[in-house]
Amino acid sequence: MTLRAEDVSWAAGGAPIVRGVTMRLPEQGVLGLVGPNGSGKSSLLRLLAGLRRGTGGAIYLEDRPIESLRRKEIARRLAHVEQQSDIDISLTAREVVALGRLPLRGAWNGWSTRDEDAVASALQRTDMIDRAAQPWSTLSGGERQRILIARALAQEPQELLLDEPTNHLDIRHQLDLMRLLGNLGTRIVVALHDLNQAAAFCDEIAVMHHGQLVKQGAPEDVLDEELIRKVFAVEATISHVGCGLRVAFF
Ligand SMILES: Nc1ncnc2c1ncn2[C@@H]1O[C@H](COP(=O)(O)OP(=O)(O)OP(=O)(O)O)[C@@H](O)[C@H]1O
Repeated sequence: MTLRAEDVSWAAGGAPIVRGVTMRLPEQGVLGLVGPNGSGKSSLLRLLAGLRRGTGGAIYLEDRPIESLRRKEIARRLAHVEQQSDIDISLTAREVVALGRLPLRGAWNGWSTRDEDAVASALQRTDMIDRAAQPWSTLSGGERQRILIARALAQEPQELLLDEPTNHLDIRHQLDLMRLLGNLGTRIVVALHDLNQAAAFCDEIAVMHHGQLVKQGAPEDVLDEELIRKVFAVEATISHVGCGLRVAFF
């Protein structure tokens, strides 16, 4: 078992935000975290990334409580791409991606061919190689998003946590990204709003509602009309298309 949440809770200003979540990541593949606005997806991702200390329960990375690990130890294993980034520096796109290599380098090690290759590959896979020399501050919202994903890929993590990574992306780059995630061979947790994308690209789906994890499993076992009505307060019909699911809302 690698990264897992055991009965983890987190409260802010006396209000419970994440409530008793026990979650395991699939051994390999993509776990889609879905739920309405404010259901606790980002908060849970921050807990899983060790950025927040829970008010109850624990997060374990390789059976060690994440709070007992140093930041660099966590970063050697796990990358986290948040919804917003406050990078406000005069770096190029490529230099931002290269920051992903920092946790992997010893104090006395210089920049290596391996670092160079990892950065180039990350830029390639996010379709950002042509923008590598452009200043970060001049990139569009979608390009910045892809650079942050590239920085996480350059980190070569075993666990990758992504908070609504498709947010600013056009449809082609959304689909490219979801396919890329499926092919990485890394354990991934990705918060998504699009239930059809979650059903099409995720090996498992976990549904958050009012801070609780209400269901986790294969998309066809999790998504049904009753759950969608209860959690998202909308009417939907589910049809089976080929070997996948399609959710239509009305
Ligand atoms: N530091 C904080 N202090 C007070 N309330 C907070 C704090 N962080 C989050 N919350 C509240 O906790 C709830 C869950 O927030 P969170 O960002 O985890 O939800 P989410 O499921 O990711 O939502 P969205 O889909 O809108 O991104 C929200 O109601 C939010 O306002």
